[in-house]
Amino acid sequence: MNPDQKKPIVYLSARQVQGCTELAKQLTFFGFECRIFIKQSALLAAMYTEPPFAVLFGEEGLEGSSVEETLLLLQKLSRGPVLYITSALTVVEQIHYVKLGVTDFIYIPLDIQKLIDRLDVLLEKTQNSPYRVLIVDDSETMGRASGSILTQAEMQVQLIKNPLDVFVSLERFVPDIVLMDVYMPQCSGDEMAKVIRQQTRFDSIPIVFLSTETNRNKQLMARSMGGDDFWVKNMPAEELVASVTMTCARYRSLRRWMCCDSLTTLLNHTHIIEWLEREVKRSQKEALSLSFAMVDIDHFKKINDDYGHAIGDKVIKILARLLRHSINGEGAVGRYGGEEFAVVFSETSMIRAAQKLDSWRLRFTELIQMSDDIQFPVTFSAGIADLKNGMNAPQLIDAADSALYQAKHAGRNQVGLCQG
Ligand SMILES: Nc1nc2c(ncn2[C@@H]2O[C@H](COP(=O)(O)OP(=O)(O)OP(=O)(O)O)[C@@H](O)[C@H]2O)c(=O)[nH]1
Repeated sequence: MNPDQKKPIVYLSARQVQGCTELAKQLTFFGFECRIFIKQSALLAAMYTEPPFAVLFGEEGLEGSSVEETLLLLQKLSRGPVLYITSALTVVEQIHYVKLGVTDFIYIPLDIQKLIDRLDVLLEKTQNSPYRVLIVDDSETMGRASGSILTQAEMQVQLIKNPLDVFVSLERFVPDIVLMDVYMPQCSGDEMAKVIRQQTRFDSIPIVFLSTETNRNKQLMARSMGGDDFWVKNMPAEELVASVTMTCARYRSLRRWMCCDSLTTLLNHTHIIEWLEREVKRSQKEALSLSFAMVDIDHFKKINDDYGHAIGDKVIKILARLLRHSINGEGAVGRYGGEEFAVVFSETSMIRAAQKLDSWRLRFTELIQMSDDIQFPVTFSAGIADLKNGMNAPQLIDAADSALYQAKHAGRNQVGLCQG
């Protein structure tokens, strides 16, 4: 999440504040902003002035109105999902509520993690950033023609005329797709594709040739050099938009699988280390502070032993989500392995990083962890180190790991700072 990005607002509507406040507190911990409504009039007025991302609606309805009446009004006013918190319902009852505009059913007893997961899925659908298209074409007219079609389809487009500038754009613009002309004076598109494909970090960016070339053999030759497809230039606008959209969506989804851990959707071990290595280089070049933390759930083996592996997984997911939302775009979080996480604090001193991490630690202790109806506490320990002159990424990881070891040794549920 970008630091300027506003927190998604969730409205909680119920007949009584009790019960809502704890749910609101839990949702707040997970990065949502909550407003509680008891009266229908207040809820409906707020829908006009500050439309929420989602509405959570309790089965007992609101003061001064029936459930059906409020749902019908919400259906007219709400642009986002309406989640109905309810006891078990028959299929006929579910259809009744779906007709009234309910988009999701959340069953009592409330499983907060399931609710958060559901909200995350719904949120992701609304937050997909526009596709980024890099067009490489020596003809400004041709490049602009494709660019304007894609811009009108709300994509972000960068046009470069000289293929030799492509690496700067790959680094800075970070495109979802490269549309490459074939015949250019500086080098051909297929030659450039071959050079790009030498660098594995750009492997997941599709390169598509846009050309008037119709000779199948020449097309195949170009693709064998590292291009992913060959599209004809001047194809109808709607076909270009559809082709780019489908290709970008597919590669985004593949990239997620390649870079992210499947349980937590955080960066996986390889990619968080790659991120750290990039940040170490940048911080040294630009003389910036950089801190790195290792975070490890305390006595996790006992959680697995007492409540089962599935509950252990759930605790890992809860901490993952808390870390992801807390870093708030000011660094990166990855799953280092098992119940261990790595946090990169960009442009942050060790003291500032430790303050942040300690506040996350306190928040984590307040989250309700549940197995069936049993609530149990979970804590984590962390170790932080900062980048010193001449240090490399493995040395920074070792320093944070030693600080984590100290924190565990000193009694756990604390943040240890690297000494020296
Ligand atoms: N549920 C679940 N358990 C995992 C996963 N990965 C690793 N574990 C378990 O995590 C436990 C880690 O235990 P230990 O390394 O002994 O540490 P601990 O019990 O957390 O104790 P301290 O770190 O010393 O506080 C092991 O029992 C692993 O089997 C996972 O993805 N899911």
